[in-house]
Amino acid sequence: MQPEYLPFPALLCSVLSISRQHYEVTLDPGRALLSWRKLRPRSVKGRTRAGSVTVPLTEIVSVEEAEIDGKYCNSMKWQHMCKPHAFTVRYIKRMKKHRWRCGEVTFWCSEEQMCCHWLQALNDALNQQTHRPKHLLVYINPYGGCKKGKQIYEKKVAPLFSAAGIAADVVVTEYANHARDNLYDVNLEKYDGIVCVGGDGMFSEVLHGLIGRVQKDSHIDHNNPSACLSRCSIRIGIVPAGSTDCVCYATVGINDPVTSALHIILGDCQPLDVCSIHHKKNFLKYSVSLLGYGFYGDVLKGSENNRWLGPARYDFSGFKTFLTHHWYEGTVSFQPAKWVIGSPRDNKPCTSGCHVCRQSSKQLQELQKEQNCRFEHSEEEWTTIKGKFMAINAVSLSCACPRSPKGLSPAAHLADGSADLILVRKCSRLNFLRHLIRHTSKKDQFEFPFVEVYRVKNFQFTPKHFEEYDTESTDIGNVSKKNFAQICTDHPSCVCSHVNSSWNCDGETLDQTAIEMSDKKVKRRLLLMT
Ligand SMILES: CCCCCCCCCCCCC/C=C/[C@@H](O)[C@H](COP(=O)(O)O)NC(C)=O
Ligand SMILES: Nc1ncnc2c1ncn2[C@@H]1O[C@H](COP(=O)(O)OP(=O)(O)O)[C@@H](O)[C@H]1O
Ligand SMILES: [Ca+2]
Repeated sequence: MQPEYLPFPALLCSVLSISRQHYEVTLDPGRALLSWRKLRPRSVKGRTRAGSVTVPLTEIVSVEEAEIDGKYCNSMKWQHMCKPHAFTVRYIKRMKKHRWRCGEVTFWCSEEQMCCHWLQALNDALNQQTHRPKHLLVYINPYGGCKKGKQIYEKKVAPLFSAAGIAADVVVTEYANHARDNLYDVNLEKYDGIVCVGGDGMFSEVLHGLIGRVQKDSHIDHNNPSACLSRCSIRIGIVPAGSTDCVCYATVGINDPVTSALHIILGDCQPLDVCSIHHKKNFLKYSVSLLGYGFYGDVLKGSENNRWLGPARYDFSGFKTFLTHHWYEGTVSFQPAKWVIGSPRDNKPCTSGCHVCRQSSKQLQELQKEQNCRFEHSEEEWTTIKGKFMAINAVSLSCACPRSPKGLSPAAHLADGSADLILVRKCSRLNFLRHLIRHTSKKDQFEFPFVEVYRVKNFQFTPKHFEEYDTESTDIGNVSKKNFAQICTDHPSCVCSHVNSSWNCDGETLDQTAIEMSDKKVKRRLLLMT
C-alpha cells in the first residue's frame, strides 16, 4: 500500500517575546525545526538578528500553555499588553559527554489567538511523533547501587514523564525477581514500554521476565537451544541506579538518570543482542553484557558478602581477586561469526545508527533465511582451545562503564548478532595488572601475547575436571557434587573453589560451570529505549 503523503503544514513565523526581548520565532514543519532569533533594533529602518537557537521538532519534550503569574504580568505592562498569553516549550539541551538536560523557554504573545495558533501547531508537530511512549510500566529496585532508585525516579524522572504527558504505573520491587514474576501476569498490551530503575542485574531481571513471557505466550520451549525465539516488540528503558550500569552506559554513553529519561520520552530505540546460555538441554540464562569466568566470576562471588559497601564492593573484591591470582584450566570451543563486517580490534566503536550493526544484521538475516532458521552446530568448523586461563569473557556489547569508559571490548557491537570472546591466558600478576590497567586508558588491552579476542556466534566451555570426570552423565548437578567429592579425596591438598571458578552472567552467578553460549537463534533483537 502506498503511504499517504499529506502536504506539510505552512511555515509559521511570528515576533514573540522571551524575557521582555523580541524574538523572531519560526516553526518550519518541512525541515522539522523550531528556531528563535533575537531581534535588536539597529536603526529606525531595520533590525539585526543575533543569538539564534534551533531545536529539531523530534527533540521537543513538551509544549504547554504557560501559567501567567501576577509579577510577570505587571512587568510586561510597559509593552502595552493588557492580558498577556504565553506558552512554554521544553526541549533537549545537549551537554558534554552525551549528557542531556531539559531546557525550557516561554514565549509571550500579545494576542490570545496567536498563542492558540502556536500551541496548536506545536502540538500537531508533537502528535506526529507516534513512536513516543504514552503509557509505561516502571519497576524500581530500591536496593540497587547506592539504594537511591526510588529517590532518583521520584525526583528526576517522574516530573519529566508527567511534563511529557506519559502515564506511568510504578512497581517498587519487594524482593529479587519480583519484576520478573510480575511480567508473567501483567497485561502487556496496555503499555508502550517497560522501564527498569536499577543496575544491570535489574535490567537482566526485566529482560528475563519479558522474553520468558513472550515465549510462554507463543508456546516456545526455551530449553531447546535450537528453538527460534519469538520476537518481543515491547521496549525496555533503563534508568541507571545500579552499581555498574554498563548496559545503560554502553547504549547511551553515560549513566545519568535525566539523560535516560529524556531518551525514553523521545522514544529513542536501540536494538540489542541477547545471548542464551544452556547446559545440555537446560536453559540457564540470557546475557546482554558480560558472561565472565575466572577473574570476573571471582570478583562477583567475592562481592556478594559485601553488598553493604554498595558499588565499592566490586573495587574491594576486584583488588582481593587480583591478589589471589587464580587461573583455571579448561577447554573453550567456538564458531566465528562469519556474517559480521567488523572485527574486535578494528577500533570502530558502536554508536547509535551504527553502519556495522545494520550491515552485519542484514547479512545475518539473509544467512538465517537461507538456512531456514536452523543453525546446526555441526555445519561450520569449531575452533578448540585448551589451556589455563585467568579470565574468559564473552561480551555482547562493549561493557563500557564509569570504571572502564571504553569497556572490556571497545569495538563490540550492540546489535550485530555476535559476541566478542576474550581469553586471557595464565600470566604473571604484573602482566595481568598491565592488561587490567589498559581498560582505563586508550591503549589496546588485547595487545599482549597472553590475550586473544574472537568475534563469535557461539561458544562452549568445559572445565578440566568435567572433561576428566563427566563423561556420559547428563545430570549435571549430581555429577558435579560426586566429582568434586572424588577430586578432593583423590587430592587432599586441593581446594575445591580453586579448581573451578564460576560464571558471572550480567552480575549474577550461574550454578553450572560447563556451559554453552549461543549468540544466534536466541539473538532476538530486543528493542531498548536508550
Ligand atoms: C587496576 C585497575 C583495574 C581496573 C579494571 C577495570 C575493568 C572494569 C571492567 C568492568 C566491566 C564490567 C562489566 C559489567 C558487568 C555487569 O553486568 C556486572 C553487574 O552489574 P550490576 O551490579 O548489576 O550493576 N558488574 C560486574 C562488576 O560484574
Ligand atoms: N526489592 C528487592 N530486594 C532485593 N533484591 C532485589 C529487589 N529488587 C531487585 N532485586 C535484585 O537485586 C539485584 C541487583 O540489582 P541491581 O539493580 O542490578 O543493583 P546493583 O547494580 O547494585 O547490583 C538484581 O539481581 C535484582 O534481581
Ligand atoms: Ca554484539
